[in-house]
Amino acid sequence: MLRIAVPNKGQLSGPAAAMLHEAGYRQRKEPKELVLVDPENEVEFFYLRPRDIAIYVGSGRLDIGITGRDLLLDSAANAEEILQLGFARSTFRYATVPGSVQDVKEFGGLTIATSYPEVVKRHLADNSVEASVVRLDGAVETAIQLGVAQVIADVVETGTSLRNAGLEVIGEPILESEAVVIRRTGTSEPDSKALQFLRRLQGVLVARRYVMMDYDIRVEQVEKAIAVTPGLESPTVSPLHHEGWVAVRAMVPSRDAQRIMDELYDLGARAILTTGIHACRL
Ligand SMILES: Nc1ncnc2c1ncn2[C@@H]1O[C@H](COP(=O)(O)OP(=O)(O)OP(=O)(O)O)[C@@H](O)[C@H]1O
Ligand SMILES: O=P(O)(O)OC[C@H]1O[C@H](OP(=O)(O)OP(=O)(O)O)[C@H](O)[C@@H]1O
Ligand SMILES: [Mg+2]
Repeated sequence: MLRIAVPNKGQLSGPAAAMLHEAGYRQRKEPKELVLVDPENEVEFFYLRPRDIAIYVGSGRLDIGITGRDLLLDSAANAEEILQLGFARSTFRYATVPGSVQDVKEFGGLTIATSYPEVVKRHLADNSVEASVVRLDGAVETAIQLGVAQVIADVVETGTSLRNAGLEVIGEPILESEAVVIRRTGTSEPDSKALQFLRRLQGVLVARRYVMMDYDIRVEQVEKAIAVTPGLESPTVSPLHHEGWVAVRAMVPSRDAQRIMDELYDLGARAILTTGIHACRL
C-alpha cells in the first residue's frame, strides 16, 4: 500500500484534495478524518500539518507527500521534490516600512521575524549578514508595528497583506514556491505504485492546462495550420468526405485557445471546436 501525506489545513489542503479527487482517488468526507484508506487504488492517505509533511517523508515513514517548496526547504528534512503541482504559488520575500533598509546587505544587527526561520538563516548566511531571526507562527506582518522586528520575511502572493500593514518588499524574492510532490532523498527509484500515482497527477495537470482542438481546413493550408497547433507530439490529420479538405485534431494550451482559433480562422479553417480534457496519460 502506497502511503501518502496530504496537507490537512491551510492554503494547500483544498487544492491538494481536489487534485487527488480528479486523479481518481478517494478523499476524506469530513475534515477531522486523519487517515483514509483507498483499497481500490492501494493507497493510504495521512492528513498531516503541511509543515510536518517533509519530516514524515524524509524519515521514510511515508512514501510520498504533498507540501509547499518553502515548507520543504524550511524543514531541512531529507526529502526532495519530484513533481511541481502549480497551485499555492507564492514568493517568499523580505519586507519593511518604506524608507527603511533597502537590501539584505544592510540587515546586520537587525531582527527579522518569519515563520520560515531556516530559509531566512540560510539566506542571511549566503549573504554573509549577521542578523537575529525570530520565529512567529503567522500574521508576521504585524511584528514590525509591535516592535518585535525591523524586517519580516513572509509569503507574498497578491501583496495585499503587506499593503494593509503599510509595508513594502525589499530586494529580489528569496525563493519562489508552489505545491510539490516530495519523496525521501537517496532512495531507489519510485516503485510502480508511486510511478502510477505521479502519472495520475501529471494527467490531471495536462487535463487542466490543455484543451482538444478540432478543425477542418483545405489541404493546401494544412502545414501552416499545423505550425499553429503542433500538438504535444503530432496532430492527427484525417481525410474528409469533402474533397480537398482534412480534419485536424491537436491538444493546445487552454490559455492560448482563443488566439489559436483566430489564427486558424484567418488561415481558412472552419468548424473550429475546442473541448475540455477530463483525464489523460501522456
Ligand atoms: N496567500 C497565499 N497564496 C498562495 N500560497 C500561499 C499563501 N499563503 C500561504 N501559501 C502557501 O501555502 C503553504 C503554507 O501552508 P500552511 O497551511 O502552512 O500555511 P497557511 O495556508 O498560511 O495556513 P495557516 O495560516 O493556517 O498556518 C506554503 O507553501 C505557502 O507558500
Ligand atoms: O500577498 P497576499 O495575497 O496577501 O498573501 C500572502 C499572505 O497569505 C498568507 O497569510 P494567511 O492568510 O495564511 O495568514 P498567516 O500569515 O497567519 O499564515 C501569508 O502568510 C501572507 O500573509
Ligand atoms: Mg498562513
